Amino acid sequence: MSPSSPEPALSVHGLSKTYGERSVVGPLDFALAPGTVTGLLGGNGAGKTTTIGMVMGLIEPTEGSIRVFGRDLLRDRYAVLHRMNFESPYVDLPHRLTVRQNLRVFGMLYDVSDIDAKIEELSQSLALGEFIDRQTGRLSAGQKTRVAIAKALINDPQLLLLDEPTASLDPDTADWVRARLEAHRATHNCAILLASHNMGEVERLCDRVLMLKEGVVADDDSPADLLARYGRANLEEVFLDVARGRAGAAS
Ligand SMILES: Nc1ncnc2c1ncn2[C@@H]1O[C@H](COP(=O)(O)OP(=O)(O)OP(=O)(O)O)[C@@H](O)[C@H]1O
Repeated sequence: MSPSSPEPALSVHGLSKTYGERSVVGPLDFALAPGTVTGLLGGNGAGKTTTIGMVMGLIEPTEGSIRVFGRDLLRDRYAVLHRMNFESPYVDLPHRLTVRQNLRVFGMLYDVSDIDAKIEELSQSLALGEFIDRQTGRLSAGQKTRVAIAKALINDPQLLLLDEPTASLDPDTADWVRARLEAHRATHNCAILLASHNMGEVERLCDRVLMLKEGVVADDDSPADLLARYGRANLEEVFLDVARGRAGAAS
């Protein structure tokens, strides 16, 4: 990294996960610049959730290092946890608490200064008002997703990890949730790592795409350069080329 380039929001080196004899991720090496959105693409089982799980601290890496704003996440996590957050369909919020109570708990965990004002702001921007005092376990899948995104934004993170954030949303809701994420990126110079199967979403949001295949990066470029290099009209076709082993030109 040159002296003038900003410190990466996230960098991973030699990151890998092995279950028994089977390597499912890595070794991975990549860095995310502040304020950029990077798509993590790959077929079922390619290693997206495992990668995000390791960065979130939910899955212990077999080898490698993870640095967030220059701090070693595995050794020094409390120095940076307040600057990051995540949304994942695999992590449920307590069912018996209301949405407001859940957001309050997370607001306290992250030491948010004016929790009520923050919850009100998130309630407005993610349209939670209708069910904010309902038990979280009684929400529909799409409502739960909006609550999970509110939880992910509660501490104004500068690094956000999103695992298929719009998978259970209808097209209209998905569209304004994407706009909300774009606004968050712009106002907080937030780096986002986004695992998604929605190629339209990736084309719209991402500056860069990491294509994972069998746990390793098979390609890494901007959406525009991937389209040009593979000679394709959309990312879905590029995805199929990578998945089926048709290499992009000039890679
Ligand atoms: N606890 C585990 N023990 C053994 N293998 C696992 C475990 N967790 C995940 N795997 C395997 O690791 C591989 C990567 O899984 P992962 O969930 O990261 O893929 P993914 O890219 O997120 O897939 P999808 O798009 O289907 O969500 C898969 O082959 C999966 O079966």
